[in-house]
Amino acid sequence: MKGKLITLEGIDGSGKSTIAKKLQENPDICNFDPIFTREPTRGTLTGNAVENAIQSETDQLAELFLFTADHAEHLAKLVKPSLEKGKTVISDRYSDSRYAYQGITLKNRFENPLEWVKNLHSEWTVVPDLTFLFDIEPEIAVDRCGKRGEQTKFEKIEFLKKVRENFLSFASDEPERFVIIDASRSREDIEKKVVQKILEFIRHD
Ligand SMILES: Nc1ncnc2c1ncn2[C@@H]1O[C@H](COP(=O)(O)OP(=O)(O)OP(=O)(O)O)[C@@H](O)[C@H]1O
Ligand SMILES: Cc1cn([C@H]2C[C@H](O)[C@@H](COP(=O)(O)O)O2)c(=O)[nH]c1=O
Repeated sequence: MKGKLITLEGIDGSGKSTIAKKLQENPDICNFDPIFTREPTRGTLTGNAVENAIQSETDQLAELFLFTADHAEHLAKLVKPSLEKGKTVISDRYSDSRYAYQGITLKNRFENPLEWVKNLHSEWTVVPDLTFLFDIEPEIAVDRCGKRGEQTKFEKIEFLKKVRENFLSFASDEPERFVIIDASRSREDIEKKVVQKILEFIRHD
């Protein structure tokens, strides 16, 4: 595959979508005409199923399969065809979210849920070329989300602490893929750092 896949990851409220939006408006980024996308996908059969699942008490294993089905659909319909055309794809959340979140939600179902979820993907997913980890204390992220956070089941401090640990362990295992962003900084600082890294990455290639 000729194009490059860049992902934005981090706990709920870490500021990924805010920066994804800023990237879409940034002239240096727009210059190479990337495809912006996200997981869960929006307005698709699988994305709608995920949306319903995360707003209810769905079985955690069923939820994993819905997220994974959405990933398969996302790969088949958008990510792979775009990469094959040589496009850069920038995704707000991707498979590391599954490893980090479902690696925790499934802790009572498997001896090593993280490995189980990774193995489920290993034969068919596309591993990102570059991943930004928006790292932040869950207390700050939840506070930023305010009332919005009170409505979703994942936006709980104790849960997000474990998810954050998972993300940090991925970054430490694959330092060549991950760039850790201090997401407690201002939007402007973060945008500058992310844009600079993306441009370095694209030009270096
Ligand atoms: N650097 C920042 N400083 C202060 N507030 C911020 C910053 N970045 C984002 N916010 C605010 O924090 C809240 C969460 O941001 P955002 O929706 O971008 O996070 P997210 O990581 O995409 O969350 P989720 O994964 O839950 O969708 C929003 O109200 C946003 O305006
Ligand atoms: C892709 C993915 C997401 N999640 C969680 C993370 C969030 O709490 C919600 C929805 O994501 P959004 O960015 O807030 O819209 O779902 C997950 O648990 N597993 C995943 O694979």
